[in-house]
Amino acid sequence: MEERTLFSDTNENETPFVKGELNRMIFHNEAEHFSIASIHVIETNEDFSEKSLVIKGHFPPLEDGETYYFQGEFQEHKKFGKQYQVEFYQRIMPETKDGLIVYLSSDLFHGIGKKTAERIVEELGEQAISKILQEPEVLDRIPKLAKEKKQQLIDSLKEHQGFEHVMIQLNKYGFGLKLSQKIYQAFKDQTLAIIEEDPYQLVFNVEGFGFHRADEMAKMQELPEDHPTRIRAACLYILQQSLSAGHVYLPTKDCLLQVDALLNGGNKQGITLDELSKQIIELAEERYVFIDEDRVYLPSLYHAENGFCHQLERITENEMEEEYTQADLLKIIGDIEEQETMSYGEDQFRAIEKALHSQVMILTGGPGTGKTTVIKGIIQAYAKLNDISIDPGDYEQGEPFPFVLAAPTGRAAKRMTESTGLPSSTIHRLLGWDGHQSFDKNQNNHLEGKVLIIDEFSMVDIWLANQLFRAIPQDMQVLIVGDEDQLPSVGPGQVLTDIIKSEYVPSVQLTEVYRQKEGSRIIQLAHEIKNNECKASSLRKDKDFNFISAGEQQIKSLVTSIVQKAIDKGIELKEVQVLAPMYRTEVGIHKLNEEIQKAVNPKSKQKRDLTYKEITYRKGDKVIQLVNQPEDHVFNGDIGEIVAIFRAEENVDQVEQVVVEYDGKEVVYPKKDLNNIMHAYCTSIHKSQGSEFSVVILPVVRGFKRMLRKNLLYTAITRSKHSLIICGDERAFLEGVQTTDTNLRFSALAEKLQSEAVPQIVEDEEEAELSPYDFM
Ligand SMILES: Nc1ncnc2c1ncn2[C@@H]1O[C@H](COP(=O)(O)OP(=O)(O)OP(=O)(O)O)[C@@H](O)[C@H]1O
Repeated sequence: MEERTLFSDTNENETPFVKGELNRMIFHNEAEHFSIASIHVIETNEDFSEKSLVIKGHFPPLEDGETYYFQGEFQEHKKFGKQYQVEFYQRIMPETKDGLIVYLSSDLFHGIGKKTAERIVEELGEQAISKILQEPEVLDRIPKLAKEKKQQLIDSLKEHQGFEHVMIQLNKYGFGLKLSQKIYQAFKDQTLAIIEEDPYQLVFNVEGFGFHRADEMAKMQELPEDHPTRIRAACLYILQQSLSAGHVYLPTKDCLLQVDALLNGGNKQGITLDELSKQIIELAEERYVFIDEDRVYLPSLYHAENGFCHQLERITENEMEEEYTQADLLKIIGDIEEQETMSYGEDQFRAIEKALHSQVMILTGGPGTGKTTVIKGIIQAYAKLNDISIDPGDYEQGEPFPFVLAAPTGRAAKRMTESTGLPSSTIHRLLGWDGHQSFDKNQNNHLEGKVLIIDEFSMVDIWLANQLFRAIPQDMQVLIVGDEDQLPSVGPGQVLTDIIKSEYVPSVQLTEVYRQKEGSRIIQLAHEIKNNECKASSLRKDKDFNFISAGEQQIKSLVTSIVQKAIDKGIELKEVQVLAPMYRTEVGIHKLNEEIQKAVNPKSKQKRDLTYKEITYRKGDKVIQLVNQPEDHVFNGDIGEIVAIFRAEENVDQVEQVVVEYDGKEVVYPKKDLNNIMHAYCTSIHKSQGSEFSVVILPVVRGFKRMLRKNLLYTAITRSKHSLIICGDERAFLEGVQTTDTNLRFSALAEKLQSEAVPQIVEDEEEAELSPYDFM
């Protein structure tokens, strides 16, 4: 469908139209160029008086804060009601003055809110930017503009000089401010020339720029369909897409066939496979991809996989100094058992012994098998054998503490601290991540300490594994702890499974369940699922477990009433967690959040609220952070509570704000950043990885069927410490736990570790190819 830019002189009143702004994208299929979105209706001459409208049709993802004009017709959808089928769409170009206000109040100009931007444009007019640059004193005429803000504004305007011109041109192609900024950052003053000559460069150089968009631009430019950069961009795009399925590479043949399908779409007369292969090879020669045997990699993943193999080899090559005698070991472990008044199981003893003798070891096991007990045993035994203290207080400032504990998420790190009594941190913090591409700890600046223990390793993807291992000094012993039956990492790879499979380092699996002895049905159920032994009788009621059969229509009220009951019993809201596998069904995460909020934190005169994109945030709401925000020390998956809401006139930034408290630290979100959080009464099972809660409530209905897999349900139920309530359809649950995830991930790690020659890396090259990695 054609997109044109609309200037404000368009005569819109003749034909029926709807003008609106994005509430949220509901669906977008890049290949089909098909979207469904919910919009906030600003104006329409159709017979429609509601504020929100669901539109669908062939248009690109709509951008936040931009206004669009649509023509089409209303349709009645059987299930979802009234919808607008879009036939034609346009982005409305702001008038110059409005555009200038949007530009000045954008993220480029720190501390300039909308009101200040309006004042500047009101006072200085459309030529405001050139006036300020020529004579900065004109800013003295703007009321309420602090001196340091003035200087900041002048500096930023100088820095971004030229961008406003590019931005207005890019608007022609329908790009919003954010995307324009990204494009401009990649090409600077070459931006417009590059876009006109070869729009496919955007796929190569602008993160997240899809192939289809570039293709549409190329059509406008009338570039031929077999243009070499079109083929190369298609290949890169296919590889980038494969990341979301967790692949580290694609087999060459798969890659070729997918590129063929994308470009030729079944047309046998299209570009030949020979031509496609030739371009992929050229892409490899230019190092935009790497071909290794019959695999095609994106550079960052090729270097991460090879780098990790190399680092693991480097560390395991170390000749360990300490060799403890069997007699010493027996005595010391005996002392610990006496001190703790317990005796280790056979596997546990073997795990402690092996860990002490191994440079790198893997410890696996389901819940309650004693992983934490063994970790504590290893720490105590190491300390006794080497005559060192495990009290951090005994170490001078600057003297490294020998035990370094880390986990992929903040909550998992916190749990490690609670169970061991020792300091622990997230892997990112341990490595001194700067929030962008660099890590303070790396191959040139190693971690300090003697023993590194990393828990929840199943969550670590190949990028992070490589970053972590390059920072480990050769004489540091490493204990990798995890449960391979849980969901794999969100990012690419299956590092834990692959290392175990390769047998490159020793691993000990704990199988005996100890907590079961305390009568936990949750733990038994977990092990029955793990061993494929879960049956209807496994779901019988017990003191910490209940399966409540319910139809799909009852789920929302049932789940809500269980949450309410738990709270009434005095359990803290943050310890009661509803987990669901899908966001957008009638009983999905969004709907459950709405319903639970109504019950546990309802509208009230005493509590302020703020609505953003159809969602009402209220003081007292439980919320979850959705992205990493290292500058505020808050990370993807952190759960907090809204403690205040400020109106625009109440703060210096002059924007509405929501303040969320995460474990004692407060983070302020201006309204436009509320995309970074969502309600957390119910969260996805994926987001709950690495966390535990007192009470877990898990709705399982037929409608979730395509998501219900053994590893997903296993991950969900093992999040609960004291009570697990599953509600819904028993058959759906039992079928789910019997369904193994068949979505194999392409990863060559195990094979590379098993091969004679572990890949070598060129350090400089690796440095140059680090991924712009946002850790999802
Ligand atoms: N050898 C043992 N003898 C008696 N009790 C044990 C033994 N090993 C572990 N336990 C007990 O079993 C329970 C579970 O152990 P632990 O917390 O170490 O397991 P875990 O694998 O870390 O479990 P999770 O992953 O669920 O936290 C604890 O209460 C622990 O004290």
